[in-house]
Amino acid sequence: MSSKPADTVNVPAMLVDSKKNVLYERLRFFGKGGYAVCFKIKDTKTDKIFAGKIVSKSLLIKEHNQREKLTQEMMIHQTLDHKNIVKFLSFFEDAINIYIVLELCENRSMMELHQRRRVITDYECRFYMYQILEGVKYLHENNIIHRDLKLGNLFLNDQLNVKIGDFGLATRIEFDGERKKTLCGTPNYVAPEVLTEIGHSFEADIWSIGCVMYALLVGRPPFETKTLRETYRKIKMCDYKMPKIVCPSATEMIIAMLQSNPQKRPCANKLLHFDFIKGHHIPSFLPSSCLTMAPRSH
Ligand SMILES: COc1cc(C(=O)NC2CCN(C)CC2)ccc1Nc1cc2c(cn1)c(C)nn2-c1cc(Cl)cc(CCC(N)=O)c1
Repeated sequence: MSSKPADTVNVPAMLVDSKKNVLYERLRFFGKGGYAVCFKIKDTKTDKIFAGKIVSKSLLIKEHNQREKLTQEMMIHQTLDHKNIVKFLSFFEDAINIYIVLELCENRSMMELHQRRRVITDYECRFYMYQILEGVKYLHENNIIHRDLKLGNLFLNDQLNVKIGDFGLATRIEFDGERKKTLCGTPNYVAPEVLTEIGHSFEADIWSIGCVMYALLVGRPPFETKTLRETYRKIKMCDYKMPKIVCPSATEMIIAMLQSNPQKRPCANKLLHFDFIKGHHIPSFLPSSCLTMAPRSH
């Protein structure tokens, strides 16, 4: 068990939002992410269930810009309202922690789906990619770059609908053409222009979605190697292989997203009109058996 900061968070059995006069019961532990831990929490008046993300204040004091980063994450997330974005319900604090009340996603994230299934069918990939692109289209229309789109941040609710979460590395583009120069954090599917710090914008998210789609159809990420250094070298060289098992329309879409030159990558809206999405029926529903086995062929 890594002695990550999150291990030192202690969470009371009852959480009091004194401003809104809401009392939550802390239920089972869901997991941890960076400086936060996550528990199932229940509003004791309505019996509604949420995901409670909790950060210890003592950590925020010690780590220099952690408090600013958490504030930025909450300021960005609470303004968002879309069916493919995790709902930010509220936040409150007590003497020891900051509590964020988030939409519960019963089927965890696409990382767990990926670990269970390895490779999914084109039919399922269409269902997920459509929702991811709708969510990213909404973020970009609202001048938000997520900057850490990866399987673990794509949460799945009970209907297997995708909910983009974890805005810990997100940022707002303040003016047309603004290029962000720095990113403090280590995104998983990081774009070449972020690594070389020449300036990045919405196109960095498109690169990440290309890595997500590749991982879902190939069974592993495009630039995965044994060391981070080697992975970063392959990203900068755009050095990846497209296996033949991937169908032509999916290959076309992945190659378009994994363009080294950010200007050459299509925007989310254009990707929604690619043949892989537009040229076929997009399922409106997937049975939860898809978490463990492929649906019968369509
Ligand atoms: C029923 O809903 C969930 C269940 C579980 C779960 O069963 N985790 C098990 C707990 C037992 N251990 C042994 C294995 C993992 C995990 C997550 C659930 N839902 C769930 C978790 C959620 C969210 C929505 N919904 C959101 C939003 N943020 N987070 C969030 C936040 C953090 Cl800081 C860490 C994690 C854990 C990493 C992960 N991807 O699961 C998640």
